[in-house]
Amino acid sequence: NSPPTFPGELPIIGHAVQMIEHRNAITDPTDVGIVASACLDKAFFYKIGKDFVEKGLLTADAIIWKPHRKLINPAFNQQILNTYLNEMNVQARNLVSHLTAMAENGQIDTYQYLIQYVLRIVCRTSLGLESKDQNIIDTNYTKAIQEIFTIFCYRAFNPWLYPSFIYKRTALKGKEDKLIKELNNMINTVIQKRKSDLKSNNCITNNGIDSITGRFKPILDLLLHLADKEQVLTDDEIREHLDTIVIASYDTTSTVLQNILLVLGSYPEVQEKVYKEVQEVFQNNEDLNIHDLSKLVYMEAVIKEVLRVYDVVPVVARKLDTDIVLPKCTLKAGSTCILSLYGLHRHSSWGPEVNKFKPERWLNPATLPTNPNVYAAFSIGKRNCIGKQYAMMSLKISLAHVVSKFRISGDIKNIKWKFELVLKPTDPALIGFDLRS
Ligand code: HEM
Repeated sequence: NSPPTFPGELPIIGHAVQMIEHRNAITDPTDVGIVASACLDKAFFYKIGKDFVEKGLLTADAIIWKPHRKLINPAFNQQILNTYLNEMNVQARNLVSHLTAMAENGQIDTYQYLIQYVLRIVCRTSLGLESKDQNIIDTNYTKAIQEIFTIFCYRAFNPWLYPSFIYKRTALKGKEDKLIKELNNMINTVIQKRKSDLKSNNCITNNGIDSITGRFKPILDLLLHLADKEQVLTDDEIREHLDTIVIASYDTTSTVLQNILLVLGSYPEVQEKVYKEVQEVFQNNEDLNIHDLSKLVYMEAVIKEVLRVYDVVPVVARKLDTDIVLPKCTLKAGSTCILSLYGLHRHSSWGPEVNKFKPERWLNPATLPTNPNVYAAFSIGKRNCIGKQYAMMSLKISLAHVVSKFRISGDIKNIKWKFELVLKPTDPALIGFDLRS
């Protein structure tokens, strides 16, 4: 009746970690469903980023997370997301222009550029940054956020750095502190400026649109409104939520976008189907409107299948406060449980072609597994991804613009993967963009 333990511990270090906390790994959809809904606290290693974002949704303890998730949910409702459509179209057109210039000399490594592209969208829609702030996003902010994320990854995979009394004596902690100060200064300046703009302009929100500028209201405005009218969020909490949204979105979305481009390059027949659908939806328009998004049925199937086969978040982990009784074993209170999303995506209920990239499976619900928990690209249960619809919308708009302009080439089949909290290619993944006539 013992639960399966997480494989791959290193000699000595692995046992040292086991002495701190016992870890289990589950891949069965029923088990994962039970743990995801019964245990809302995250595992100890999520605390690695606590000096930066302790109370952000991704890492907060359940007691803080519950009321905050309820407060922030409305910022991600469809009506608000619809107001971002124009900005996403504008940025996607910019992406096409940049790719046109960059791709003249053959296949390119798009990764860094896609990160910058995704950060621009998320900085505009969540922080309200505008084109005059472009330089700050493209240089200082992108650099600092990537550096701090690299430090968190390094610490996550080097357990001897977990104890704070050791970590705070390292040069790495010194670097982390410096970056946190830099990032906090940038975001605090944005928050204070927006606060005073809102006060002096006395802006009124109408369906998420700013009454003065006619532009969408960024997530920051909703958080400031909650702080002002309902007195529920401090400036520090607002900053931590904004930082979390940026951290949770940029590496995931840019890696997924890169994976989809590589898949389209590897399966020309899939690319042609996406292209045909996009042509029908665009007609002669320059941009997509909100109704167009729901017409991109085949593209949505491709995105979902890429997220299934090429998992970007292969595992999530929870802390167990009480014993959890599963059908075949009991997980002990105090242990850590790894929920393998990668394992779910390879569960036998996907059928004999589970390992095959097959977007068509999403077009006929009868061919999909009956247990909805086997698809968990955005995790499952109450602590799932708050930005799921945002991500789907931004991916669809980006792809529609890119696919309609270019014939894409690439090869995902020979990519080797590394796990840096997000699963991504080990070496630069080259992608070609040939302008369609
Ligand atoms: C395709 C892109 C994305 C994927 C695959 C993805 C996946 C996930 C997963 C698996 C989790 C659960 C993490 C865990 O429990 O450890 C999560 C949480 C989260 N994601 Fe995403 N995400 C994506 C894009 C985004 C975007 C665009 C945003 C915001 C604009 C976002 C914001 C968040 C936040 C705030 C959480 C924490 C939610 C909570 O605990 O309440 N994500 N995401």
